[in-house]
Formats: sequence, C-alpha cells, structure tokens
Amino acid sequence: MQKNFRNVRHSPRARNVQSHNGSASNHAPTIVVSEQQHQQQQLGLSSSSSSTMATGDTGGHVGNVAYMSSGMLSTSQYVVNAPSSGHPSTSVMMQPPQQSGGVQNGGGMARSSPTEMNQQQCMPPIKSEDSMESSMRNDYNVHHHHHQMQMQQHMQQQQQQYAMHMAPPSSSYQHQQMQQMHYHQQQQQYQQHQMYPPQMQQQPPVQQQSQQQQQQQSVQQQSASALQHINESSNLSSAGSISDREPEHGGTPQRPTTTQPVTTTDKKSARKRRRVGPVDDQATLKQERKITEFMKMGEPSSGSGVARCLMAEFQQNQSSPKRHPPAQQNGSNSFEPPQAQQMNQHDIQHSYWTMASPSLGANNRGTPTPTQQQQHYSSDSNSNSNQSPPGQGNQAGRMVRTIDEETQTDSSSLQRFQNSSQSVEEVAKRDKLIDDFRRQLDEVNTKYNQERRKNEASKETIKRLLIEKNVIERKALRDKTSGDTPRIGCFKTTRTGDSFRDQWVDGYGFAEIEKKVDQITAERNEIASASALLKKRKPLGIGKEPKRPQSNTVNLDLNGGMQPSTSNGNGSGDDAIFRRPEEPKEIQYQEYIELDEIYKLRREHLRKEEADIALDKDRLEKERQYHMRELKRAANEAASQFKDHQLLHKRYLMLSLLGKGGFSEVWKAFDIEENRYVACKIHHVNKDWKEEKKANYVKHAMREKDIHRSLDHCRIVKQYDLLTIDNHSFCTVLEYCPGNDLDFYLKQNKSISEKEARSIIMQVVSALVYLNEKPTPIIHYDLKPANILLESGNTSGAIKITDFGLSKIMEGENDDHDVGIELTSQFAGTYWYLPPETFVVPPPKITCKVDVWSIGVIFYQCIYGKKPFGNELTQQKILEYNTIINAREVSFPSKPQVSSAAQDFIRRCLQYRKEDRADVFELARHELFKPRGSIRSSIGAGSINSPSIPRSPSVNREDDNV
Ligand SMILES: Nc1ncnc2c1ncn2[C@@H]1O[C@H](COP(=O)(O)OP(=O)(O)OP(=O)(O)O)[C@@H](O)[C@H]1O
Repeated sequence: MQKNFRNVRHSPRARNVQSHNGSASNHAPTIVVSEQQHQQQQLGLSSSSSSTMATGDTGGHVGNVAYMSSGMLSTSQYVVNAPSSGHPSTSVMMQPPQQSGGVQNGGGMARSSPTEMNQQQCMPPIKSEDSMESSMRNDYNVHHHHHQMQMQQHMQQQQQQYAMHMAPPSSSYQHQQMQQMHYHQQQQQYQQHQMYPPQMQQQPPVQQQSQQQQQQQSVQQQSASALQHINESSNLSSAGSISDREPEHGGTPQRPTTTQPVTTTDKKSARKRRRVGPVDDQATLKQERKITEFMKMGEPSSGSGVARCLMAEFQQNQSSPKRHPPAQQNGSNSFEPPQAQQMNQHDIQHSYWTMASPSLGANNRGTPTPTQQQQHYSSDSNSNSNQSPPGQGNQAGRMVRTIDEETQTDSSSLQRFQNSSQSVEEVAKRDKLIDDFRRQLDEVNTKYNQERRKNEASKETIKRLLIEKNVIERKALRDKTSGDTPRIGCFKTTRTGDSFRDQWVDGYGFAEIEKKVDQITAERNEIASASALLKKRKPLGIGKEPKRPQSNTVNLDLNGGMQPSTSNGNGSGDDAIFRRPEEPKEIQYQEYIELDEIYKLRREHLRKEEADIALDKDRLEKERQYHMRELKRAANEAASQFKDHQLLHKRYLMLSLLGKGGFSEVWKAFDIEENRYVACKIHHVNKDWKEEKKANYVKHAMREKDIHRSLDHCRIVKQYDLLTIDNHSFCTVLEYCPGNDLDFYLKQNKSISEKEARSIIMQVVSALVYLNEKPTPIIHYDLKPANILLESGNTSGAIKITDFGLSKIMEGENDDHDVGIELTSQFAGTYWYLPPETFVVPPPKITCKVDVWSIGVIFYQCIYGKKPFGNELTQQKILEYNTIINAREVSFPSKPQVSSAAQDFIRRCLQYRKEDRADVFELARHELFKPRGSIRSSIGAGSINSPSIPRSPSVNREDDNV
C-alpha cells in the first residue's frame, strides 16, 4: 500500500501532510489518497471510492477524509474532517485530480445521507490511535458498505442503460465519454488540419488512432475497473488523509480557497501524471480549474456536473485564444482559434449559468448571479460540509430530478457542442480560404514588385539612352552651327548709344553669291554692248542695204568688242587734233550671224547662272533663318535652368529647348510614364515684376490652363498635365508637334500655294468650329502663324493650333453669342491679326468673329507672302497710325494668281464691321472648301461667290480679274 500513498493532491491546508503507512507526525496530519484511487478518479470511476470517507491514522490526530462529492464524485473535493478532539478538526476540501468521467449519478450515491453525515458530525472524540482507528474503521466500514452497495446498484443500472442504448440520464458517464472523445477528435482534426504547422499536421495516423484507442480503452477500463475499484476502495480507510487543523466549527468544513498553490510534490505528481497521457493530464489540470469554478458556483454536486464542466471546459477551450499542438497542451486548455473564442464566449457564459441553475435549490431556479451562487454554496458549506446542501431532503428523488434536468442540459449542451463543431469547421474552412487568398495576394504582390522593378529598370534605360542621344544631337547641332557660322553669319553685339544690340552679320556664303551676281551682271552688260555694236555693223545684204559706216559708228573688234569711232573719215578741221578712228571694218554676212548667235547663247547662259545664284541665295537665306534660330535657341538653352536633363516630377525628361516666347520657354521632353514626347511649356513669373503684373500673368496662365485642359480636338494641341515647378514657375505639358510653326514656315517660303494655304485654313476653321460649338464658345484671340503648328517638319500637312493664353470664354452675357463679351485685356495680342473693333477705345463687345478676321489675314499672308494691313510696320507703328482701325478694304495683288473663291473667302473674313463678317460656320460651308473640281469650274465661270454669301461691296475689286 505504500506505493499508494505517493500521489496526493490536497488542499493547501493539507499540502504538508505526508502519510507513511498510516503514521504521520502529530502535527502534520496526512491526507493520503491512494494512487490507485487517484488513477481511478482520473479514469472517471473513482466516484465510488472518492465517496468514501477515509479515516486517516494520524497518530493521535484523526481527520475524517471524505469526498464532498457535490452530486458527482469526480468533481467533488476531498474533505478532511477532523473530529472535534483536542486538536481542532480540519475540513480540507481537496480537489480530485481527475475530472473526466466521473460517474455522474454516482455523485448522488457518494453523497452521504443525512444520517451518515450526522453520524460523522456527532462522532465522539477519539482518545487513542487504536480506538480512534477502530472507531473510524467501524464507522468507515458501515459508511463504506452502504456506499458500496449503492455504487454497485448504480453501476449495474448504468451498464444496463448503456447496453439498451438508452438516453443518458444514467448513462451520462458514457455519454460524456463519447462527448469527450468527440471533443478530442475535433481538437485533433482541427489542430492537424487547420491550426498546426505542417510538421504537426503530419502527425502519423497511428498516433491519432492510438490516442483514440487510448480514450476508448480508458472508457472500457473505467467501466471494468469500477467494480474492482469499489472493492479496493475500502483500503482507503487506512489511507485517509488527516487534516492538520481541527475544524473550527465542529464538523463544518472550511470553505476551500479558490486558488490553491501547488507544492513541489504536486508538481512532481502532475508531471508523472502527464506521462500517462495528454488527455488525462489535460483533464486533470482542467478539472482543477473548472472544479474550483464549479465549487464557487455553489453547485451541489450532481451527476451531470462533470458534463457541464466538460462542456464549459470545451467551450472555454474553444474560446481559448491559443492553440497548441498536442505535445504542448500540457497544462493548457487552449485549442480553438480566436474567432471561436469570440463566437463562443457568450455560449460559455450562457451555458455556464444555465447549467448551474437546474441544480440549485427549488427557490433558486432563476439564473443565478455569481453572488447568489456564492451565497448558496456558502450557506451549504457553513451548515455542514459533509452534508448535502440544505433542501436536499429526498436524496434519491433529488437525484432523479437532477439527472433528468442534467440530461436535458446535456442534450442542449450536445446540440451546442455540435453547433460549435460545425462552427469550428466553418471557421476552419474560412481560415483555409483566407490562407489561399493571402497566398495568392503574396504571389500577385511578388509579381507586381518584379514588374515594377523591371519597369523602373526600363525607365532608367530609356532615360539614359535618351540623354545619350540628346547629348549626341546637341553636339552635332553645335558642330553644325559653328561650322555654318562663317558661311552663313552670326550675331555680333554692337553698341548703339547706351544699349547693346545683337546685330546680324552675314557670312562669306552671301558674299560669294553677291560676287557671282556681280559677275553675271557685268557679263550681261558686256554682251548687251557687243550685241548693240554688232547690229550697227550688220551687213547690207542682210535684211536691208548696209549703210556706209558713219562717224561715231561702233567698230567691231576681232573679239566682237566695240570701239567708239572718233573720226569722220575726212581728217579735216578738228580731225587734225583728234585723229579719227579707223572705220570699222565691214563684216561679212557670215561673221555677223555667228557673233549674234554667240551673244544670244551667252545671255541665255547668264540667265541660268542668275537663276542658280538666286536659288543659292534663297537656300542660303533659309539656312540663315535656321542658323539664326538655332543660335538663339542654343543660347537660350544654355542659359536655361533646365539644360541638364532635369526630370520634372520624376516623369518628364527635359531634352531640348524648342523655343522661347515672351514669358515662356517650350522644351521638348520625354514622358517616361507614357513613353511619348511632349512639349513642356514653362511659364516664368519675373521676380522683378510688380505684384499686379505677376497676378495678371498668373491669371492668364491659369485661364490658358483651364481652357486648354477642357479641349479635345484633333486640330488642337492637347494639354496633358500641369506642374508647379517652384514659386515663380509652372509648366503645362502639351502634345508635341515635331514640325515648325507656320510663321517659321512662311519666313522660309515667303508664300505658299493657294492649295497648300487652303489646306491649312480648312483645318484651322475645323478647330474654330469645334470651339464655337461648345456650350460656352471659346475665342482664341491670338490666332497667328506662330500659333499654328505643323505636324511634319518642313512641309505643311496636318496642323494643330495652340497657345490659348489670351483665349476667352463666351459665358454669361445672357448667352447671346452675337452680342459678344467685354474685351478685358485690350491691346494684348498680335496687332496684324486682330480686327478693327479690338482697337476701338473703349472697345465694343467682341465675339468669335475676332478669330474669323485672323483667319482672313493668315490666308492672305500664306498666299501673297505678306500681311494685308501694316505688313511693313511694327506693332507700335500700327497703333500709332491706326492702321487696323482704318483697314476698311482689302486689296489683292495681281500676283500670284489666286482663285476667286479664295479671294472671296478672304473678303468674307476681312469685313470691317463684325456684323458683316462671316462666322466660322459660314466659313466652314464656303465654296473654297468644296472639292477642287467645283472650284476650278467656279473660277472658269467667273462665279466667285457662293449663292448664299453676298459679295461685299466694300472690297477692292482691282485684282478681281484673277
Ligand atoms: N506643342 C508644341 N510642340 C512643338 N513645338 C512647340 C509646341 N508649342 C510651342 N512650340 C514651339 O515653341 C516655340 C515657343 O512657343 P511659344 O508658344 O512660347 O511661342 P510664341 O507663341 O512665339 O510665344 P508667346 O507665347 O509669347 O506668344 C515656338 O517656336 C513653337 O513652335
């Protein structure tokens, strides 16, 4: 039996108690529970034994040890009742080490009847160890025999009911075992498939089976050992625990402390028990905690208390935030994911209180508060720890009722358990889905990062290559410019008064051409003289009678040269002083013919040379245009702050300066996000400007930006973006047009054919129609060749209009577009292209017909190579002379020949009064834009006007004979 005294779990009050063969120190009463008993309790069948009141032989101090099986033996506490001897008897409530599978209805059996309890309470003091022992043995034997009988009966009932598959009021033990097994299976499934790392999930099935088999075996063993244990439990009489204190109030047990520190012995025993198996071990630890709670609830031990504890335990496990693999579960109740914890927290609470309520007294049927539970328990424990709680008069009837209630509770618990199981599965499924999605997301993120890195690398490469290319291009341009400068010319800074001016000096190319021209001129003159002399010496036989050579006649020399005659042939008078030259020799007819042919051929040759020189000169002048522009551009580029390939807003790589306007510079740039060339127009606000001027400039820039951004037409340069660069500059990102503007094109070509000009004007009209068709029409107000960009290099093809810096929106003004809007910024713009009304002070309202006038001027300039009004004047002079205000009529030069449709178009545009002027819609319908065949026929028929458009009487008709 000695080995049976090792594992003792006791209350703190009994933790110093060690029993050795029933003898212990007088002052250290020992509470002994046999290991077999303990194991049986762990197996859930110790209820009968634990119901036994063990009487310990403590060497003079005897404590009655009993399980205060509050209706269920396995959940009861050990109670050491010391008799009221000289030493105060101590009632120590010990937690049984095993929770699982207590024979639930055995609790009722375990409960001492009132008689027995009274007997125990009234047990007289024992004077000697022997007498005390014998007395206790007798008492125990009587008591134990009674319990043994009850337990046997109960076990038989259980087995019968279990065999008959009856609903489990009395088989709740097996039912609980099944629940517990199921619960553990759930745990294992959950842990293996959902929660644990792969190595844990790969737990060999053998291990799982063995665990299940262990549980099944434990159930079988518990059933089998129940009877055996009942017989053996009588041995506990000598192994009873002895309290170290006398009871303070007779036989009333002390209320147990809720938290009981575990001694080293306890830890060791716990460790040993863990070796038995995780299920038992966990159950033990869970039992300790849950039973404490259960006892705190004051729940009289009932048969299903364990079931409740299990369910509560299970639910609490579900609600436990941590999940441990089986190997780590020792001492841990945590199995379920946090979701389950939240989900079941309410259930736990609810079931906790709900389950507690049926076993309360009849007067306490409602859901008790913890205080009520506490009070309930306190009153019980205060009355008599070994007795059933008050109101437990009819133990058997109470048992039956309790079993029924517990059965119902168990059914609902089972239902809840099943629901919880389903919830666990659902949560597991969702967890798996979430894991899948997370994995997919990780893959996508990884790919995205890879692509982004590639993209960044590509951008860097493009940037590097563009810069390299641009550096090469710049160098080539520089080389070309510097190589061309001597031939073409350059700007030289000259001082005129107080100021310095850049003055252009032509290069040697122009001098060579001039020299050639001079040579040709001289030769032409020579030929003309010789030719005239030859005619004088024309032989008589040719055409008419040859005259005798007279004085002052021209002689032909052998080279066909002419020499003036100085003598009249008679040598008299003054002839003596001035010798008369020799009479020109009379040339032969054949000779004359030859010389005449030579002179004609030489003249023809000179004409060709002249034409070539004119071409060379023209070419050189074009080169000079480019060269001058490039010199200016290069100088501006070198002076710009963006010359070093800045990357604006990490996106626009500044490559080369396109040109510089009044207050802006336009850069060719590359958009590395969109992989396209763009034109970045950078607006600078001069720091030295007055605030008013700055504000005005910014206002216009913003207006341009706002208007331009709203436009989307194939004949209008698109605005992509607007950037702020610093406090004094911002940038509009525009569609890039690789060609020159029309102004440069006209400077180079002087004039273009009507056909070419007509194509350009048709596109401009198309853009204007778009601007006028908007709900709030837009006046460009600054239409001029410089703001018409050619899409392709040096030939006019597709064009786009740009620069909406002065544009105006026709909004307000009662939406009457014919009346027009106020002109807010008079005298802004380019005067050659503005209509008369814009110069009137105060200005009248303006309409979209401002742009119509501009179109007429541009068309005229394209065809005739000059502006119709104030061509040779500066803007200042135009204002001074009121040139435009007086531009009432337009006159057409005789050359080049222009179609009457083109002239009529120009006339319709240049009507002095805006009311008489065509609008853009009329222009769009004009005969000029009809197919070429109809124009030719209209020219042939002399019909220059479309039927709908009356011919303006104010036009100058002098050149109408085109
Ligand atoms: N979108 C573009 N694509 C290509 N070149 C452009 C573009 N916009 C302007 N340019 C060129 O940039 C140069 C300067 O343009 P900007 O509009 O500043 O000139 P401007 O009209 O003469 O000046 P201002 O705006 O003061 O009237 C011009 O030579 C023009 O051809």
